Amino acid sequence: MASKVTFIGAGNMAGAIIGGMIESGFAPGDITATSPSDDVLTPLRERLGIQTATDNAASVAKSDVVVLAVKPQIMREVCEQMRDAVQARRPLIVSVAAGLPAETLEHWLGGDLPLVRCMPNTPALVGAGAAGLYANAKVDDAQRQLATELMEAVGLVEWVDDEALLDAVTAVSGSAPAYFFLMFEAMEEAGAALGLPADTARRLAMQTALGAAKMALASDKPPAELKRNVMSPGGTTERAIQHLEDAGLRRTMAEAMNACADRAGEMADELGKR
Ligand SMILES: NC(=O)C1=CN([C@@H]2O[C@H](COP(=O)(O)OP(=O)(O)OC[C@H]3O[C@@H](n4cnc5c(N)ncnc54)[C@H](O)[C@@H]3O)[C@@H](O)[C@H]2O)C=CC1
Ligand SMILES: O=C(O)[C@@H]1CCC=N1
Repeated sequence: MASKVTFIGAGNMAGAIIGGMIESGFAPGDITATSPSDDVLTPLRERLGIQTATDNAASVAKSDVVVLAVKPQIMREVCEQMRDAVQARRPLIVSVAAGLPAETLEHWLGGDLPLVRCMPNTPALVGAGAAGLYANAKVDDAQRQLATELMEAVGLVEWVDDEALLDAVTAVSGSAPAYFFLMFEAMEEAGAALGLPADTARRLAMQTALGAAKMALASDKPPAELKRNVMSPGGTTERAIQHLEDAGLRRTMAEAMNACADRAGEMADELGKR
């Protein structure tokens, strides 16, 4: 029998994973999403054909996998309210929340549970997600495989053995779609300032990012070599790259990603106290 998966929270991240799961062949009838508000649930139910519910505990009671997909700030309250249902059913718990440690979540849910912490990203919606996963010691091989299948349905999966590395995953991929969206905004603005219609600049920039990522993934050459191949000596790219290097792009990226990982650690301190 197929695993029944319940998403606690039906927002951006849950919607992206559910959309990708259905796209890749998961049966909508095996998926439930919960939220206190029917306003959020109705479009998901109508668009994707999944089950929806406003009662978290009742949904947990019928689930093999429970994906925690609410904001970290309300996670404690949500977990404590469904603790009895979780302890009665003992499903595999998968948390996608940034920052919150596995041990804290397990404690809020009553303890002694198999729990996978996952740091996904929203391109899961189009099957091009990237997720880092960490399993606590109570997760068995079959549950690890189940978590892999769930997240591979929507993109790349990388397991880490050290939970602290999930903060690095957050910096490299969880938050990173936003870095590229910022880059698209900047390229569109600069392209328009150079005289292109803004929507033309936007399409050209996005297609170029897609092409560069596809090309780099398909190539055995490192990005530095692919970059050099675009840079004709004395040409246009060399001038642009020199400008980005002189402006400190590498340092800025490192600082931004450190800030991101630090914030994940801070959230664990702020919200993860038991
Ligand atoms: N948005 C992103 O790019 C990523 C988000 N995450 C994590 O995903 C989690 C959710 O983030 P988003 O989807 O962006 O937030 P969101 O605000 O879009 O969604 C949260 C959902 O929780 C629902 N909710 C509120 N109270 C609830 C309750 N008591 N029971 C059930 N549902 C309830 C809300 O109705 C909303 O649908 C967070 O923990 C975040 O750290 C992780 C990776 C990427
Ligand atoms: O910004 C956040 O806190 C969440 C986690 C990773 C992406 N969005």
